[in-house]
Amino acid sequence: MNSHKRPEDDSRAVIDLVLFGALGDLSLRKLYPALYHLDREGLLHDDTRILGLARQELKGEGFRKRVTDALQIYVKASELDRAVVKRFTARLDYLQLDFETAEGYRAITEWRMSARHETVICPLVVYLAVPASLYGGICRHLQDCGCLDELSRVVVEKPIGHDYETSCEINDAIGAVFPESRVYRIDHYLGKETVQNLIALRFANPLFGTQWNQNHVSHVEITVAEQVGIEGRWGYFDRAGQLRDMVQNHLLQLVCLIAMDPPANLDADAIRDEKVKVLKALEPFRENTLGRDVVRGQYIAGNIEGDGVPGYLEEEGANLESETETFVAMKTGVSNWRWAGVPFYLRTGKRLPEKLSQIVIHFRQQPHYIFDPDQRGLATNKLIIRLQPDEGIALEVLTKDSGLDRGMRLRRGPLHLDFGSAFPKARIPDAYERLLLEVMKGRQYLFVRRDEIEHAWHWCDSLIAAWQDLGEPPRRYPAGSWGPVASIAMITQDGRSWYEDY
Ligand SMILES: NC(=O)C1=CN([C@@H]2O[C@H](COP(=O)(O)OP(=O)(O)OC[C@H]3O[C@@H](n4cnc5c(N)ncnc54)[C@H](OP(=O)(O)O)[C@@H]3O)[C@@H](O)[C@H]2O)C=CC1
Ligand SMILES: O=C1O[C@H](COP(=O)(O)O)[C@@H](O)[C@H](O)[C@H]1O
Repeated sequence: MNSHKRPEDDSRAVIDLVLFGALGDLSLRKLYPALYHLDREGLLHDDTRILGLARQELKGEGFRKRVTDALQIYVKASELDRAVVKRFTARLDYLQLDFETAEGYRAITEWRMSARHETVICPLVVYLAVPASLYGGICRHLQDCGCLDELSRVVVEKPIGHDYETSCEINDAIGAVFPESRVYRIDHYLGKETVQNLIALRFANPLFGTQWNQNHVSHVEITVAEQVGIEGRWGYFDRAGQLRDMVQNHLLQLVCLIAMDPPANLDADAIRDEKVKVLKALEPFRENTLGRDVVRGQYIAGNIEGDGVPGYLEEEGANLESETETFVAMKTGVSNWRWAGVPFYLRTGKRLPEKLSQIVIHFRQQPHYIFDPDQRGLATNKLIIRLQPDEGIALEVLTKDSGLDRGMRLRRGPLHLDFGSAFPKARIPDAYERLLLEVMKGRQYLFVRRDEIEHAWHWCDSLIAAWQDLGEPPRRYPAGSWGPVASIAMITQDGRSWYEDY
């Protein structure tokens, strides 16, 4: 395993990674490909080892074969290097375990000792790729069997709970074993390249730093559109809905990164303290404006890219009575000095025409307008931050239309930074690669602190309670459309429209 040793090897942390749920969807689709890429980039220490845990009876060889098969499916063929696959899979071992019974956990310590043939001194990273209902029990069993020490970390997936109360129960159970400084709560949006770029964009560029407030910004739009439906996850999704599945975590994290004040430095708590202030300042929904400011939708059968797709109630396992939302659009705001009076329009949905995640910052018009009155509506700047696909940042500016007969007509055009063409050699890593690397390094700034989760739940819970009081079913929208017509009306009633230069 020494062939890929590089001079900076010593800066990479050795860890023992113990992966609960090692044969689950997340592990196969996201975690092994991410770990493979880290290995390929030389970012896994030679001595880092991985133990997969699941309840299926399997030998180590069979497990390595399952992981190799997954890599063949989920890693691009052009990025699949046989030598790296061999090196990576050689790090893997497997242990059959029922996570709910204490017996068997001792085998984890035995594995650590046998894998190292000496006293274990590297940190143990426990990754819980299992339903959150198991988090507390697993942590307790790990503690009881003596696996943990003051270096051990735990990584947990979303969703943490179903509401504020259940999230507290889960966090209490984790917190009884691991201090907050060693809990890594994943929100994979925080690992996306352009999401991190928001911090660089806002705080490294004086041009934006000085304009980033209610004096200069008229409104903010965040769209997270998904083309996929619920992908066979009816059981989970129908209980959650799009608000809990996407807004409570990913969209609110984006709102935080857009709206937060500059942190004093890049330390995890400096950033997280500022994010919490935003969550605390989110405008509550009022009963009398709820119907106007929030739109819930559910997709019916339709067409996406020419192919017919079923409606939500026709998905496998569907309950025909379900009133769960697969789309939500809302107008909200952040009640503080920086953002007073600036609407934040959010929308996210499944089975929309394309996969698209973008943030658009709309700047105000100049205080005095001197050009063609017919073009007045054109005269604003927009900053478009594209998270996926085609990661990049564009600033829409106005210039003079060219041509002798055009006078001082204005023309809208982009100043465009397309990451793919500006940095052609740089592969944009998947969010999980970045997040796993940060866990290994013991850095928490891309992970969500307990109080962030709890404030986000508070806000969502109040909205869900208001929906329940209102008792209205979701509005239907055909798969392949941009959601219920009411979501367009929600923004046009303010004299604005969703940014449409897709
Ligand atoms: N999949 C995804 O894209 C995403 C997942 N997540 C979160 O990640 C976590 C894992 O999700 P996902 O991989 O989709 O779930 P899966 O159900 O596909 O995987 C969970 C795995 O845990 C195993 N497991 C469950 N209970 C036990 C037990 N008592 N003993 C031993 N093994 C057990 C299951 O084994 P068996 O197959 O034998 O039941 C399964 O292999 C969840 O918290 C989810 O919310 C978050 C974001 C995205
Ligand atoms: O967490 C989740 O995210 C995915 C969307 O993630 P993306 O990186 O593909 O944008 C979503 O489909 C899923 O329902 C949700 O649980």
